[in-house]
Amino acid sequence: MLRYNIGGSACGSFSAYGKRIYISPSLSQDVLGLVGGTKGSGEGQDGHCQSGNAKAEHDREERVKRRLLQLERSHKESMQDKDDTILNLRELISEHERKLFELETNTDGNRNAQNLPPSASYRHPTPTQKLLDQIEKLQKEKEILLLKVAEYECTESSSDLRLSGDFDVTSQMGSCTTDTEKELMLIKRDKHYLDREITKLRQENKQLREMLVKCGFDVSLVIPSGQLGQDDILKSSGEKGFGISGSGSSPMSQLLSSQDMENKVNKDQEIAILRGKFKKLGQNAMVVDHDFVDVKTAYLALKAEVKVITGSFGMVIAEMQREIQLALADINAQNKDLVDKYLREMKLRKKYHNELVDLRGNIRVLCRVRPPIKEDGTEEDGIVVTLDTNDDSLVTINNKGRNQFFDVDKAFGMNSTQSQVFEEVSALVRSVIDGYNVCIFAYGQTGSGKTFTMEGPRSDPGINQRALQLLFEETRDSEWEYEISASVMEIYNETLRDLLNMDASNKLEVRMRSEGGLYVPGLVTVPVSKLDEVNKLFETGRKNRATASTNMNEHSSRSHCLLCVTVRGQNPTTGSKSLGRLNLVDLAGSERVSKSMADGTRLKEAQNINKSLACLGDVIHALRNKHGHVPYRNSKLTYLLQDSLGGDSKTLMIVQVSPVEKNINETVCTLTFGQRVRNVELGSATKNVDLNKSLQASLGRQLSVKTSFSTPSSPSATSPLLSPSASSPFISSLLPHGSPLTSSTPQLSSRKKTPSTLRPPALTASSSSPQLTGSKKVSLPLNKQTTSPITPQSPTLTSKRPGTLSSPLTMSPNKTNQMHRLIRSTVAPRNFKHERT
Ligand SMILES: Nc1ncnc2c1ncn2[C@@H]1O[C@H](COP(=O)(O)OP(=O)(O)OP(=O)(O)O)[C@@H](O)[C@H]1O
Repeated sequence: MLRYNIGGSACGSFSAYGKRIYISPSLSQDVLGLVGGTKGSGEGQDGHCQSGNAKAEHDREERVKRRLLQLERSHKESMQDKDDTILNLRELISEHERKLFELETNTDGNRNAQNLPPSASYRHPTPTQKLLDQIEKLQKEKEILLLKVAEYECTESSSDLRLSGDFDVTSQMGSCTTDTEKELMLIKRDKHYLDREITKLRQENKQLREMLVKCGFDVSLVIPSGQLGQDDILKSSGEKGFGISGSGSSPMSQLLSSQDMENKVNKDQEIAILRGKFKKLGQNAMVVDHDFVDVKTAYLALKAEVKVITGSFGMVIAEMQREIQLALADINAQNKDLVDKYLREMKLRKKYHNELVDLRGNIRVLCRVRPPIKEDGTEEDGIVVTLDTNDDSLVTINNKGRNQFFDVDKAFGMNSTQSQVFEEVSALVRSVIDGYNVCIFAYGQTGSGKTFTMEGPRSDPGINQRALQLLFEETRDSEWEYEISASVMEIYNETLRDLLNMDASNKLEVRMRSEGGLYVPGLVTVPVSKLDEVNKLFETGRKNRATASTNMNEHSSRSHCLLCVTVRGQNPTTGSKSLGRLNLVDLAGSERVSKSMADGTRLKEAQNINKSLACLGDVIHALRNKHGHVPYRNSKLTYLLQDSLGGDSKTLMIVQVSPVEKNINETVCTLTFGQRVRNVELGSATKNVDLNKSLQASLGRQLSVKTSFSTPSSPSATSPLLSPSASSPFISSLLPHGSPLTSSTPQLSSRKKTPSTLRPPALTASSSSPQLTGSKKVSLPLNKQTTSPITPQSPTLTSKRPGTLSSPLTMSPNKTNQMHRLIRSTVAPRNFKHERT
């Protein structure tokens, strides 16, 4: 049988001599196409070649198929013939036996006399019996052989099935080789099998001949002399001596000889067929061998091609990688450029924002995230507050998987140092020397690091000590003469206490002067000129401050602490004076009583702290929404901070937050409060500088020339601001006795609650002036007694604050410039800066 599907998907197969040989599709394609064609010689040509080869191959296979079918048929026939022959032989032999018996009976009369049954003679193994036994044995062997052939066919077909399948080019080639090798092996096995068959048949034949010889047949009659060996003839003539050899003239021998002849012819035919088969198989094996070599060559060529392609792919890939790297480098450079531009823009934006903050008088808000502490527990991955590395004004809180963003003016991370934080506020501190009022306060939940940032440990001091040190350094070598003094107080359970004088009888009260301004009678104010004195002062304050250990903080501040620093300057040459005040406030931390488990005294403290912080929130809310009434008086804290929160002050708040998840609610509240505070507009702060009279007169004269003034009304007229001017009894109480700036000194502008008509005329450079943008307004209060043409009735230059009554101030640019140059050269202290921080 031959089954071959050219170009089809089924695997080709042919069966030879009862065994099926499969050719895998890949092999069939390779044998019929690839081997015959030249790879890469073009589709059409290749296809044509392949189809030509396939046709030839097909024809050849068809021929093989036909021949094999013939072979198979003839084999079957020969087997059938063989069986028939054996049957005939048996019959012949039994006939012969019978005749032999009869002959024996005739010859031996005793046998009849003894009346022995003929079968008795069969009891003894006679040669005929042996012959029959052998024939039977051969028959059995043949059956076993046929069974084995059938088994073999089964194994063949299952292994063929395994061989079918699709592979890639390389594996196809590999499988082609394997298939071809397998086929070759099968063919060889077939050949071997056929060889054995032929040998067996020969043996059978020989045995049959021997049997015939033994039975007394003339072998030469049935076997051509050419095929009969000399031994056979000798044997046949020598054995038994039946004497039927020779001419075979007896009728039985004639009958046998015709049958034998027929058998012999059949056998010969069979052998010839088998020989033909064998030859054909040999030829097939050669063809397959040849094909195998071709396939192997093609396979090797393809392998080499694949290698070349892989190599060229490698080169292409390397080239592409290089190009990608170049593109990436290009993109990175562009990105860097963009990031640089972005950072530049951010800087610029910040600068403009700061200017806007100055113009609006917004409270600036910084944020500091403290590192985790032991009170936070051991939550390793509980850090929820992160900062943006590219934008230092963004705080992100991961609130249960959702990010919340908060804008601040600048954020400091967990690793920020005290000096980095101070660096950010140092410009503000410096402006105190220029006569500004500055308030820096730390806000946040208990244990969030307020005291650390404001006070700090002795080894790494915070803003308080660094601010005083900076003031000392900045004022030391100035042409101006400065006096710096400090007082420290706390608000504990809504009671104001002097931390430098803990005399129980010394009860402090905040008082309001009739003309406006707050003061604290009896508060100790200590002049300081060097760091040692400051440290002593802080030590006393620290010792006297109310602290206690709570669940949230081992050394929790139970009070709001205020360090008030006053800087008074005087220019000995011009007689000009300045007064700046720096309020450094370490607020007590808000706390959830449920968390801090406070009770008794601690509970009372917590309630008072929370109440005053709530009042602070109300004040911020009112200021932010520009309410007519701001509830400063609801707590001692807001009453004292009135000046800083709603007055003529540069105010900065540091919101302190804990980084860990367990404090997330407090952190969100703190940052939300910080955002609200950030939106409060206080208006531009003004300097408190007092020019001497002659200078005022000179300035007045210059300004009077062809100048018409507008009078910006001041919010101070309606706002109960606490001015740090010497006119404020509160401030005067901070000053050492006999200070040139006494409460009776009307030179420093007290713009609070003073009707504009009664207010001493103040000279204010408009912020619209090109030289003085942002907070470059200078308030120059003039003495009432001055002969300046700027009288109370005349238009007054004063701080331009939102909501003030104003009349347009017009001044020729030249005059304005002249005036500002004059102000800067004569009035401005050494550190006068046009930019705020
Ligand atoms: N930036 C920081 N670096 C190192 N440790 C810090 C930092 N900030 C705070 N801490 C530590 O955290 C703890 C709590 O800080 P601190 O006492 O300043 O908090 P607080 O906000 O003032 O608390 P309270 O309101 O209860 O007084 C202290 O042990 C302090 O040393």
